[in-house]
Amino acid sequence: MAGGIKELTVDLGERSYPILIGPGLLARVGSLFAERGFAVKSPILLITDASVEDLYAGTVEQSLRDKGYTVARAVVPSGETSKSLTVFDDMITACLEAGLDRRSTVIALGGGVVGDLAGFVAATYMRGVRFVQIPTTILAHDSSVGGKVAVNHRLAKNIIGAFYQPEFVMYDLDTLLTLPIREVKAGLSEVVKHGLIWNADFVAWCDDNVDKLLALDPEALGYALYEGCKVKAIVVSRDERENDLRAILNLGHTIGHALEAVAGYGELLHGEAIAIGMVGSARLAGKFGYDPSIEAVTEALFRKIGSPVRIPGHLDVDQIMAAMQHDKKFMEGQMVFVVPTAIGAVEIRHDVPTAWVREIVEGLREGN
Ligand SMILES: NC(=O)c1ccc[n+]([C@@H]2O[C@H](COP(=O)([O-])OP(=O)(O)OC[C@H]3O[C@@H](n4cnc5c(N)ncnc54)[C@H](O)[C@@H]3O)[C@@H](O)[C@H]2O)c1
Ligand SMILES: O=C(O)C(=O)C[C@@H](O)[C@H](O)[C@H](O)COP(=O)(O)O
Ligand SMILES: [Zn+2]
Repeated sequence: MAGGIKELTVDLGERSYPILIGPGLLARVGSLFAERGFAVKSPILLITDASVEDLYAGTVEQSLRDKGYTVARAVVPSGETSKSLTVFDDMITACLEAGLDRRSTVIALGGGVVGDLAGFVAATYMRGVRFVQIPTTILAHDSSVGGKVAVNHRLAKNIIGAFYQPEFVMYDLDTLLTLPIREVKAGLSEVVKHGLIWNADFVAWCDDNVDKLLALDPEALGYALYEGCKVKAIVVSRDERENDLRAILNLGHTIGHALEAVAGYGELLHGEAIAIGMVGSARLAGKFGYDPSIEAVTEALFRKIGSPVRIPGHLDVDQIMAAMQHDKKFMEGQMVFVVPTAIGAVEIRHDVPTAWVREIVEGLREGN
């Protein structure tokens, strides 16, 4: 594609799909639908949230209508609490009211919350309709790629879900310019994660370019998101359903997801929780005898970004330990952790002593 648009592919045979990254894409959604043969006679449901609606829903809908499509809009409250069965039910009602049929498409326009929710709607409505991701947060470079879709349960993150791939991902970098700074910082956690698991040079680049990234410098942001999506696309292409390799994308999430659930969804942003979790995993690396500088480098980078690196002191350690038992990697009574072995490399450990994890959680609590 022309116009400074970069393209990556998630290689899944017949279900392969492109990730388009660049400026000015929202206004091209309709053309892309037409080029890709999306049915004109079947209505589309655009799912978005209250903040994104005002900013970007109109452009996307107009672009689709210009090509003859019928689009209905469903708006959910902004934030993590919308990843619930209640809101899911509202979205199924919206599908029915808009008259979606088996050739219809659900579009997710927003961050990871909207993407995960809308994807689960697309996966389940009539046992599956077409699905397109239009991410609008930095964090959503991760969530829009790879087909993990889900809603939360009070006790566990993402515990009700499916693997359901989109047909394309259209990442309009212009939309990121309206992000609040807290969301920018939180989104950078997953960017850094992709470096920490795969590419030491990219971690060094992130470290050198924190100021530019925080200032939403278009060139730096475009590069960082392309590199992040590239790692994600490679990993998902090799192991779509997390039989082995894909678990590395979960670096920092064993602790992070537990913190989100225990704090109450939305208190700690996902990116904030996993920044803390990644510091915890780096500390675990030290326990296994890997270079202690892994923890220092990881923590220093998150501090430079301005992400939290300590567990809020009011969270209860027993509750955090209990919540970790609902992690999807937990198996046969054993916690499973993604552990860095160096900057840019990780291994999956099934032999982590619970006592070590408790010690790390206690040690990372504010005030300790
Ligand atoms: N499926 C996956 O593989 C995957 C990967 C990573 C994270 N996730 C999930 O993603 C979720 C977090 O996603 P998120 O951080 O994008 O949160 P989010 O979707 O809640 O978006 C963050 C906030 O920014 C606002 N917003 C979104 N785009 C905006 C824009 N362009 N301008 C101004 N405001 C904007 C939203 O209204 C919201 O308040 C979590 O639920 C997490 O579990 C899923
Ligand atoms: O795509 C993956 O695989 C990931 O683990 C990416 C994570 O960043 C993301 O938060 C994912 O939703 C977590 O998956 P879960 O299986 O632990 O719920
Ligand atoms: Zn994540």
